[in-house]
Order: sequence, then structure tokens, then C-alpha cells
Amino acid sequence: MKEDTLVVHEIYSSIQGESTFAGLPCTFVRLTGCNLRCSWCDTTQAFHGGKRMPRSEVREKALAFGTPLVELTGGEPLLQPGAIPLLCELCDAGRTVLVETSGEADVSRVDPRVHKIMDLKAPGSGESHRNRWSNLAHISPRDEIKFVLADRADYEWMRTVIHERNLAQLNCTLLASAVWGKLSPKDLVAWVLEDSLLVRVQIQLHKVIWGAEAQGV
Ligand SMILES: C[S@@+](CC[C@H](N)C(=O)[O-])C[C@H]1O[C@@H](n2cnc3c(N)ncnc32)[C@H](O)[C@@H]1O
Ligand SMILES: Nc1nc2[nH]cc(C(=O)O)c2c(=O)[nH]1
Ligand code: SF4
Ligand SMILES: [Mg+2]
Repeated sequence: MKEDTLVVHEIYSSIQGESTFAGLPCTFVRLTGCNLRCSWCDTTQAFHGGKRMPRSEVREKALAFGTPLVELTGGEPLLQPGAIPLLCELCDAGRTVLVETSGEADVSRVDPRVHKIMDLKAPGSGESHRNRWSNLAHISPRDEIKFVLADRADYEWMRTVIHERNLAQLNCTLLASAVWGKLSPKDLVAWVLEDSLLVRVQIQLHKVIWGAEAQGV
């Protein structure tokens, strides 16, 4: 069955660099392939290649790192049918499980125990038209919606989306992140304070620690 194998770019442990889990030891399972091409994507190396592995092997390799926290990312992890049962099995194994997803893929079948970290792609990504707005119906208070912003226009788009889609009613964390090297976090913080906007500004911690070019961290 096509759910029995996964094409994997890498499996490694590091410090979680994003979301409200930032700073915690975490094992990352990064799947290969993505159907979007965000202009500023920092993981283009995961678009192609990878190694096809039995799902059981992916699971056991991830669990063997021993961290209580495990994240499935990519590429776009939810493009592979095996991602859904893998997330479920990692939860069954007692781990806190995160999935980092683009917001284009359907999240309705993700196990409710999983914390979904879902991007809403702003215009600067070039992929804003791909946002699957119906995904918002599957966001619970344990999930996090992330905006990665390239400029002031993206910030204003986020502000409009938060108000017009009434995202506060979802009771989930709203993350605002600057595209690394493009938008100054200082500017982002100033705008957030000016508007008293209820978002959590985040900095990609792994890039502060190891630099923007480091891979496998
Ligand atoms: C590489 S993506 C993989 C998961 C999924 N495809 C997605 O877009 O959420 C992981 C996260 O890194 C963020 N990201 C990618 N490039 C970035 C950059 N240059 N600066 C800040 N965040 C970036 C994405 O927006 C996403 O939240
Ligand atoms: N350390 C670290 N934390 C991360 N959190 C989300 C990441 C991702 O690429 O999805 C990521 C990553 O690439 N590295
Ligand atoms: S959806 Fe994620 S992996 Fe795909 S291009 Fe955008 S940031 Fe990169
Ligand atoms: Mg990353």
C-alpha cells in the first residue's frame, strides 16, 4: 500500500527552533517533495531526491532519538499518504507530535492529538492563492497558525486576515515570523506594538544558533 512507505529527506534531532515549542529538544522527520514554491523557502534541498523507507523504519528511527517531542516537516509532509498513519503511531508511542504544514494541504485527517503548525502564506511568498481556507475549520486551541512575512504589505495582509477571518475565536496561537534576512524583526515588533496585535513574534532559533545556511539542524 502507498501508505506503507515514505520518501524521507532526513531524520535528526536538534533544538526546536520555531513555534511555542521553541527551545525544546526535538526529533525532526523531514519528508521529500513540495507542491508549492514559496519565493523565500529555506528548504529547497528537500524538494527532490530522498530515500524511500518503510513507514515502520521511519517511525523506529525517529523514536530511537528518544526526545519526547517529534516533528514531521518537509517539504510538505501532508502530501504523502503515509504521513497520516505515521503521525498517529508517533502519538500512540507517547510522544508530543507536531506537524509543520503549508496550509495548502488538507489537514482534516490529521490525528487530533497532533499539534498542527499551519502556515497561511502571505502574498510575498507568491503562493497566497493556494491557502486552503477550509482548513481553518480543523484548527483547535492546541494548534498554531503561522504567518511568515516578507514586508509591510505582508504584515497588513496578516492583520486583515486575523480580523476578517476572526482568527481570535479559534483560540489558537498566532505566530508572526519575519522572512530571514528580508524583513527586520525590529520592524515587525514595532508594527505589532503599534497595533497591539495579539500575535506571538518568533525568530528561527536554529538560525540564530547555527546560521542561516546550516542544514540538518
Ligand atoms: C520549510 S517549511 C516545511 C513545512 C511546510 N512546507 C510549510 O511551509 O509549513 C517549514 C517552515 O519554515 C518556514 N520558512 C521557510 N523559509 C523561511 C524563511 N526564509 N524565513 C522564515 N521562515 C521560513 C516556512 O514558512 C514554514 O513555516
Ligand atoms: N531546529 C529547527 N526547528 C524547526 N522547526 C521547524 C522547522 C522546519 O523546517 O519545519 C525547523 C528546522 O528546520 N530546524
Ligand atoms: S510550502 Fe514549505 S517547503 Fe514548500 S516551498 Fe513553501 S516553505 Fe518551502
Ligand atoms: Mg526549517
